[in-house]
Formats: sequence, structure tokens, C-alpha cells
Amino acid sequence: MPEVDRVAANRAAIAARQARADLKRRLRSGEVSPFRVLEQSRLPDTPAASLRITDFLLSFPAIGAVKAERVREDLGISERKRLGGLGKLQRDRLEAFVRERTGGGRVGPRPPLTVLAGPTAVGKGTVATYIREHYPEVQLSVSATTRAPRPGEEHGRHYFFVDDEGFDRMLAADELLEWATVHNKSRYGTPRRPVLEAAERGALMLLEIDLQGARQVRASMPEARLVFLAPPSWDELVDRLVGRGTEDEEERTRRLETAKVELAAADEFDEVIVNDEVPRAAARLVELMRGDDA
Ligand SMILES: Nc1ncnc2c1ncn2[C@@H]1O[C@H](COP(=O)(O)OP(=O)(O)OP(=O)(O)O)[C@@H](O)[C@H]1O
Ligand SMILES: Nc1nc2c(ncn2[C@@H]2O[C@H](COP(=O)(O)O)[C@@H](O)[C@H]2O)c(=O)[nH]1
Repeated sequence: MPEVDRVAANRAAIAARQARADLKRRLRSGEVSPFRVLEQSRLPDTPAASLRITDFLLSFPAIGAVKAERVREDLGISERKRLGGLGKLQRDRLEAFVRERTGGGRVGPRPPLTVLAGPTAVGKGTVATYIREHYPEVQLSVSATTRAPRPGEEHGRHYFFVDDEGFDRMLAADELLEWATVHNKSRYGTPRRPVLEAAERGALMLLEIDLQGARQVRASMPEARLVFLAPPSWDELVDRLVGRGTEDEEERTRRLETAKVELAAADEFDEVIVNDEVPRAAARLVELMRGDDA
């Protein structure tokens, strides 16, 4: 290996070790939840994915070296395994263990509203549709938009499709909780009243919006929970966008540019869910929405 490459590889290895040590510290101090780490470990090349199972177990209160060993053996996971290398069964067993240890795996009280954001084509709409069909107790906010309807989209169900003047009128009347020009093209906004009414009733309210909108909600309602939906990998994201077939090449390029910026903002969110399987991602999202009082 050329000297330059060796130096770069050494630097990367040191940075990865430091990131892992930092993660272990944050896990032990409770700054980051084991569920969040388990979820992040689904993403390759993350500190969570490279965390050894033993180090993960040792981060739990009252689990020392001997107990960690026993738990690991009970879970049928070899000592050398890292979280990112777990098979489905092992991951399911570990998740069940964490769930039991942390009282259901829920985080904090029920939020007045939950925001789901993430890059284009990660599957926000698909997860939201799954939730609409399988969790009738969840109310989905219907946004207003100036973009044209796609085939099959219904006014009032998927969006309120309005023209520029209509959107301007909503803004002038202060009817929107948040709004943004998304992908440098169309405007989208969340009608304020249904969200406030749902919060008043204590209903489970979900907003599926972009990063700029999520930041506005955070600023005006700090008690809202922000959930970032992440793709299993960049290549998978591109495949999903191309596979959906609803945008031309120019629009896809524009959306992928925005996606790079959005992916870099995942750390701003309270929770990250990897959308590898829609039912699993949806179930975790609803679990977070229900909070501790479910
Ligand atoms: N877990 C998944 N596995 C495989 N394909 C998926 C998954 N989730 C969604 N998809 C597919 O990915 C494509 C994009 O999904 P979707 O339209 O829901 O994304 P989105 O995040 O709402 O996008 P946008 O922000 O651009 O509106 C769709 O073709 C959908 O069927
Ligand atoms: N800030 C907001 N963003 C929104 C809202 N409704 C949807 N969106 C986001 O727009 C993009 C593109 O959606 P598409 O339906 O045209 O593919 C996507 O990221 C949505 O999350 C909103 O009310 N406010």
C-alpha cells in the first residue's frame, strides 16, 4: 500500500476508534438510548455498526463482564460480533432483550405531535400510508402544496392541491404551522388548525414534512418529537427514487442534491429509524408516538 494511503487508513481507523469510544461513553451515561444505537447499527460504516456486542451489553446499568457474557451466550451471539453484523434472528433477540431491560423501549412521554422527515424516496410516504392503513388511531396531517397531483393522488386526502395564489392566501391568513419551498420547486405547508386541535385532544398526530419544515416545528413547538427516516444506504435511496419512476432525470438530480444535505442533518433529530422494512419502521414510529403512557 502506498505511504499516503497507509497514513489515510491509519487516520480513518483512529477516528473510527474515537467515535466508538465516544458512543460507548454516551450509551453508559444515558445520553443516547440503546434503541437508538441498535437502530443506527443498521447503517453500515457507523460507530454503532462497529460496536462489539459485549461493549453494547456492558453499557447497561448492573451488567458487568460476567453477566454480559451470560446474556450474550443466551442470545446466541458470538463474542466477535459487532452490532452491524448481526443476523435477523440475533437482532430480534437482542432487541427483545433491550425492550425488556428498558421497559418497552419507549422514549419519554407521548409527544403532542410527531414529525417524520428524511430524504426524498426514503419511503416517508410509504411508511405514512402503511400507518394510515394499519394504525387507525394515528391522524396524518394533510399538507397544502402547489405541486400538481400525481396519478392516484386525491385532493384533501394526500394533499390540498392549491395554486400559487391559494398558497399565498393561506400564508397571509397565517393558516400554516410551517411551510417551505421543497427541492427548490414547489411550496408545501402544514395547515395549523388540525394539528393544534389534535394536540388538544391528545390524539396521535403525524406530520410527514421536509427538513426545513421540521426545523420550523422544532422552533415553534419544542415539545414535538422529530423522527428522521434513514435509507439503509445511499445506493438503495437512489434505486428507490429511480424505481418509483415519478420524476424525470432533471428532477431526480435536484432531489438527490437536497437528499445529501438532508442526510447530513440526521443528528438534529430526536430519533432515527432505518426504513429497511416498512412494517418494522412503521411499528417503531407508532411506538415512539404512543410514548410511555400507551
Ligand atoms: N422499506 C422499503 N423497501 C423497499 N422499497 C421501499 C421501502 N419503502 C419505500 N419503498 C419504495 O421507495 C419508493 C419511494 O417511496 P416514497 O414515495 O414513500 O418516498 P418518500 O420519502 O415519500 O419520497 P418523497 O420525499 O420524494 O415524496 C417507492 O417506490 C416505495 O415503494
Ligand atoms: N415543509 C413541508 N414539507 C412537506 C410538506 N408536505 C410534504 N412535504 C415534503 O415535500 C417533499 C416532496 O413531497 P412529494 O409528495 O412532492 O414527493 C417530501 O420531502 C415531503 O416530506 C409540508 O407540509 N411541509
